[in-house]
Amino acid sequence: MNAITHLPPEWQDWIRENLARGCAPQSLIDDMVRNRFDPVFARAAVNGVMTHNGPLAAAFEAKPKPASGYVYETPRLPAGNLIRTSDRDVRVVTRVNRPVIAVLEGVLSNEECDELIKLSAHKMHRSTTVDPISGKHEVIADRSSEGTFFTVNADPFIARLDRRISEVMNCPVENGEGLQVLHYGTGGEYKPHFDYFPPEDPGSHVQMTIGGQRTSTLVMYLNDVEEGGTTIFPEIGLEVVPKKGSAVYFEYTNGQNQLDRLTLHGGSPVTRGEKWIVTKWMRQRRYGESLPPT
Ligand SMILES: O=C(O)CCC(=O)C(=O)O
Ligand SMILES: [Fe+2]
Repeated sequence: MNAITHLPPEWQDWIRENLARGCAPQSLIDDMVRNRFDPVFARAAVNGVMTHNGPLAAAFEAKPKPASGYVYETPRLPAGNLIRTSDRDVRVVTRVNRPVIAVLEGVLSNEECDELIKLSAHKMHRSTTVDPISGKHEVIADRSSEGTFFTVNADPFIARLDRRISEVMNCPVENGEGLQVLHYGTGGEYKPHFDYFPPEDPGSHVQMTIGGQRTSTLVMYLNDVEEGGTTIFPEIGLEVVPKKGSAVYFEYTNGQNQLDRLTLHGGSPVTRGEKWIVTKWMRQRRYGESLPPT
């Protein structure tokens, strides 16, 4: 069945009431998506109710879903079956061209996975998401995981990973955000979302003041998950099963600043065991200071 792309009046009231109760805008968007609303439309509808007073005009009447028009350029990810980095060969297992996604094997060694978990376990905090309205990082019920960050080039171990990852993603180390480790317990999940900052969200410009838009993501798996916990791409029906040391790469911003909505993705619920990942997000420009490790 097609996604819903018009906003019935009762849903306008529902959005207003829930915003008035103090619900996070993202949780309303996710509820709407669960009720078969198109994700991009749901986001625009919630933003629309936030910014309009009174009844919504024809802005939310049924409109055919426009073709995204995203132009696929040569992928940033290097071509070939093997990506040779300065200290490790990474195997390409699967490539998807639209959207650009690749499953990679051997990005991290078993020892590096264990070390990252060990370094993170004692400093985990409940994960936050960027609030679409305010641009602030907020705890959101639909992201049931805990996380921690490592500043770029924080120490020689992290610097070595940052360098390898930048070679795999074919982006300068300086454009990267700090590695983010996430832990999901049984039942933990991350509902479908975009990693880029949606331009229609008032909070996005705050996020983009340094480094610009995000361009690409590398999610690396630090353990094998007993059951569930796949990385899902609902728009194309793809599920990547976590495998220790492997990763899923995807890119979504091209040279014309277009954004690829087909990269909607999430972490499906972990149904048995736990899941550890480390994520790298790249920006269009230099994001932060990345001094050489001391
Ligand atoms: O848990 C996953 O597999 C996906 C994680 C994710 O989407 C992210 O870190 O941005
Ligand atoms: Fe993500």
